[in-house]
Amino acid sequence: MSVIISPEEVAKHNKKDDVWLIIHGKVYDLTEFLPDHPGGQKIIMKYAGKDATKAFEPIHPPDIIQRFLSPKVCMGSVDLAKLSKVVVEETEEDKKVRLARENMPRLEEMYNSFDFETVARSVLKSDAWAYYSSGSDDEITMRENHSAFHRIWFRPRVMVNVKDVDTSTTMLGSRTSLPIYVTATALGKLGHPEGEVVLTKACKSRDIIQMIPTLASCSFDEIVTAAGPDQTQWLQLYVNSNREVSEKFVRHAESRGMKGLFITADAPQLGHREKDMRQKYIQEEPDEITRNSTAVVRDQGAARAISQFIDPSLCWDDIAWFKSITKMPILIKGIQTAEDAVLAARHGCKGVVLSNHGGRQLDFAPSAIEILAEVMEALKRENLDQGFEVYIDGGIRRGSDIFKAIALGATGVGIGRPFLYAMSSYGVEGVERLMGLFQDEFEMVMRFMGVTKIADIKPDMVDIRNIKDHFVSNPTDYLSKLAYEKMQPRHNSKL
Ligand SMILES: Cc1cc2c(cc1C)[n+](S(=O)(=O)[O-])c1c(=O)[nH]c(=O)nc-1n2C[C@H](O)[C@H](O)[C@H](O)COP(=O)(O)O
Repeated sequence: MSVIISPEEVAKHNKKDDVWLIIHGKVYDLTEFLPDHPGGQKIIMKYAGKDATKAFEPIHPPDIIQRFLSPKVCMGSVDLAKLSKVVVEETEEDKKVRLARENMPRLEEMYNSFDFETVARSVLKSDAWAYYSSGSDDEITMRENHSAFHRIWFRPRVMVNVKDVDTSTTMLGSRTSLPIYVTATALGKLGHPEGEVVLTKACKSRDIIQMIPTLASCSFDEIVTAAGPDQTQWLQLYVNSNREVSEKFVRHAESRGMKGLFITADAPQLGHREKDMRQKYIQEEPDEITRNSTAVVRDQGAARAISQFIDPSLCWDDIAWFKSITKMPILIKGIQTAEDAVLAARHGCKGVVLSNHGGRQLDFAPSAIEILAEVMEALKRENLDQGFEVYIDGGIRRGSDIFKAIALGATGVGIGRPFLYAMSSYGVEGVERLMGLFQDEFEMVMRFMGVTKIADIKPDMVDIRNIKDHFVSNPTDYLSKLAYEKMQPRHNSKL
């Protein structure tokens, strides 16, 4: 029976040399851990002697304390009856977010993915918005991901009976209603208290495939358990430097019915996402940054803080080992050249995701849609295209974007931020509505293009002669400009 501790007793331990926190009803002595906390000391001291559950949940997988700290840090359980009476004052930001939520548009007024982005920007706390919306460095690739689609024009055919259009398809042998999937995006609870389970529920009702992220806020089992009996889910894997941890996770994922293993290859470390990093500095006192800068890398945002485990030594030789520990089809996520797509096929992978991680990794990496045609040509040249599935993600915001990708040879497309924004603003209903909008837009484009089923969508339906002309002036993308925002540093430094 664990010791019951009153909130008053916990409140006494609020010094740097004696710091206790309450998380999920448990009391933890984090005095020793304080200087090594990747997220810095200030955030822990902000909640010293108090209940830190609300701040802890979105950033940390639920079992992270048990996985990384000694059981000795747990002093017992807090007296919940007394805890509920502790009044937590509303901060300025809490008030701003609450008012934005109370005044946000009705769900029916959301007509496209950018509408959700605009609402999410107003209702998300600044650390969540920074984390979701940031790209790396100058965010050129992040913007290029969507604007590259503007350099592809349609060649519509008419006088075709398009009364009945079928948007369904098969991805890795699983039927699905639309050639899209919800791609892996970490830390779902930054945007919604239920986290990735919200996406699971919407995927279930709309018959869309979900890729479960390694860095989910919800536990893997929570997400899988929330799925329906025949709902298709895939696992996105960040390979752990401790390969036993990865092996255990992969075997468990297979036993829970995952239908695909997507190994992320474009993140040997997480990118330089300055909006996210600024959030970190805001929480740090300058002296702590200088004093401890050697102990823990300080210029990191949320994701970087919890992604130190990612193995930068991952290489093609590892594919044989992965094939020895699982029967799941293996795909490499984050392929950015035709040469690497050919290597993935040669190493026995089932497919690839052409992706630059939503522009969050290497700035000036090409957009996936731009390299798709050359990848398909290279695979065909080497006779490696049969039974090898190529997906793309990055900047897909319209049904027309989905059509262009399918026309150039993609089996399906991954969509990230739009579903995060829909989840953060309107929960399950929001994600379901956005899935419905993508379905309607895609179906409409099929009709206008004179095709009634996915198999009939061909490369000669698009004109990609300008695809490489990066500096051709794109039509101004007012919708995304409305949603896009350069994060203003909130502190008064001369940044
Ligand atoms: C927006 C976003 C993307 C992340 C993502 C988190 C966010 C908030 N995270 S990250 O923290 O490590 O960068 C992941 C991740 O866990 N694993 C991964 O493979 N890709 C991650 N991605 C990349 C994602 O899977 C897609 O490649 C990208 O989102 C597609 O671009 P759009 O957002 O424009 O659709």
